[in-house]
Amino acid sequence: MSIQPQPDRVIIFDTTLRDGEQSPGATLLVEEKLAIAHQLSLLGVDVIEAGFAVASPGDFEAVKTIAQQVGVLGGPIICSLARAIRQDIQAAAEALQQAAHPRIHTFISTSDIHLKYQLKKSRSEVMAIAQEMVAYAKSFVEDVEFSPMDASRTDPEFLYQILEQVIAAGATTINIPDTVGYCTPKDMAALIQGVQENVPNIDQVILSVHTQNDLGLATANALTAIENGVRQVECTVNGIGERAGNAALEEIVMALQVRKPHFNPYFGRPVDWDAPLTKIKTQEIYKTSCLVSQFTGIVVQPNKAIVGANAFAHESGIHQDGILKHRQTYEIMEAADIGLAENSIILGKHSGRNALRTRLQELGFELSEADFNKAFMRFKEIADKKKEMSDWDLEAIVRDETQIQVDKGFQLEHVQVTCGDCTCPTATITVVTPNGEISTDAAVGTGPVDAVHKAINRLVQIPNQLIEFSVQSVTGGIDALGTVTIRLRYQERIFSGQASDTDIVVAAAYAHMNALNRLYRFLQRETEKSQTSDSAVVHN
Ligand SMILES: CC(=O)SCCNC(=O)CCNC(=O)[C@H](O)C(C)(C)COP(=O)(O)OP(=O)(O)OC[C@H]1O[C@@H](n2cnc3c(N)ncnc32)[C@H](O)[C@@H]1OP(=O)(O)O
Ligand SMILES: CC(C)C(=O)C(=O)O
Ligand SMILES: [Mg+2]
Repeated sequence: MSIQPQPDRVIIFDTTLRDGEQSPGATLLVEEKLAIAHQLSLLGVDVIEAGFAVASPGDFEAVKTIAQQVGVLGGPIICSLARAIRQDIQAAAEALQQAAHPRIHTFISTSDIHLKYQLKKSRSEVMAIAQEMVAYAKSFVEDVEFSPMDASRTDPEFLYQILEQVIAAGATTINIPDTVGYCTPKDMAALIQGVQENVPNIDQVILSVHTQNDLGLATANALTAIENGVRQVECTVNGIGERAGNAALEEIVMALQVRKPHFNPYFGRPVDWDAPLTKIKTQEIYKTSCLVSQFTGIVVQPNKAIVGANAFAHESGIHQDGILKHRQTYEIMEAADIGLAENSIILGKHSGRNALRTRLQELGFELSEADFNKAFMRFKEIADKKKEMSDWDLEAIVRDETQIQVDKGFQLEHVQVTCGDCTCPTATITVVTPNGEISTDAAVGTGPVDAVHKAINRLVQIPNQLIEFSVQSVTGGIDALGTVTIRLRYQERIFSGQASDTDIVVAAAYAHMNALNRLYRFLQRETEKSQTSDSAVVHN
């Protein structure tokens, strides 16, 4: 893939595997980097900065493997970082050898503070090194990116001079890093305009920015740079990266999508032009975010824009009421746009009647006005003391406050599992059926959780498909409590169940039972409904 200067869209340069991996504690294994690179390719990023080949044998291996397996013809550009040092550039070139579209990204500091204290070199020395090393990188690959590190604190005149020289030496992308996250959006606009107006050959290259998040301005700065003509942004999934991280890929991409009419004119397009501004398949965003979080161990904060657990969750009654009447009243994008199944209405002390009534209806409870009022009052009393009201809390309220009978369903009596490296995982389960009969059965599975699910399904005999199984540690330490969430599909409907235990296999069994009971009650109600309508037909 070759990118012509100044495309009419934004090139997404993903540096999750390089700058993102520089997040303290985020070190990734080669196989993990490869899995993320495959997912980044599916996501549709233009460039994957796969690592810093000279940094360690593992990073060299990761760049090499990604170059071979992900850097295929028509796939993303695979890039390695390299200091402006021959040995780094040689390592990068060697690791990238098998990439169909290789890029060497070389950099050197240009700010006086870095020159004086870190590099201990004069401006003219740095200028000569930069030119020489860009030309050296060019002897290996056509696609060479150059970054003047700490550009935002560099004397602008020196910055213009060095950029002109490295472009003449063969750089194809010029990346302007705000290395210490010092810029405000206004500074960023001035920096980019200065480069465009004062570097005579700047139109021969793609102009890029790399924004760090030390003041929480990384995304704002990247978007401002785009408004000022930059056509490549360097970013990471979940915004991870050195110190406070980098601009978050998902934030930039969704801002460009949701506010397309705002950004279109900066690309010379009419406001209502519909073609996307990036090549990203936004439906892959959530999956990519989860994968990166899982492998790096960096948990996404719940209120993180786009991918946080609360990004599509509504907790207050007024917002919930609006969402239930017309989604766009309180949502500027759809959960499905980023690959999430649906938004969520969280029932808690801030919820109102509309949200409670809707959830009760979803659970199959049609209450009279008087019963509903009693249930609502009880709901508010309990919600004052609890963070979130579960469906089981709601069922208990309906049971206690109204005359409606809530069938208890199946109850789990015993769970026994044998597993190990020489044993076939086997689960023996005992349940009490809704008729009060005690039944026991056993099943083998690919693992203990699979065996438990198979044994429960043999006993309950309701066809279903397990579509999600997730475990979350609720408390820390060796005696941590794990919460298991299970989602089952029955025809077009999804039923979820959750349970916590210090033993996650036991938690899985209870979660599965809870989900199955919801499915069971749903089927009961469907049967009752069809019996009622049948008898209505007979009477008529
Ligand atoms: C803003 C950024 O994100 S830049 C990228 C930062 N990422 C990393 O540093 C991760 C990978 N780094 C590493 O594994 C190591 O630092 C290595 C392998 C690159 C270098 O290790 P070492 O040779 O032991 O050097 P060390 O890290 O102690 O110091 C860096 C050296 O590189 C020099 N240097 C720093 N940047 C550059 C550059 N862009 N071009 C040339 N030299 C540079 C420094 O002046 C210092 O040189 P000195 O030892 O002569 O004083
Ligand atoms: C290597 C460069 C682009 C970098 O990560 C930075 O300046 O933050
Ligand atoms: Mg950086």
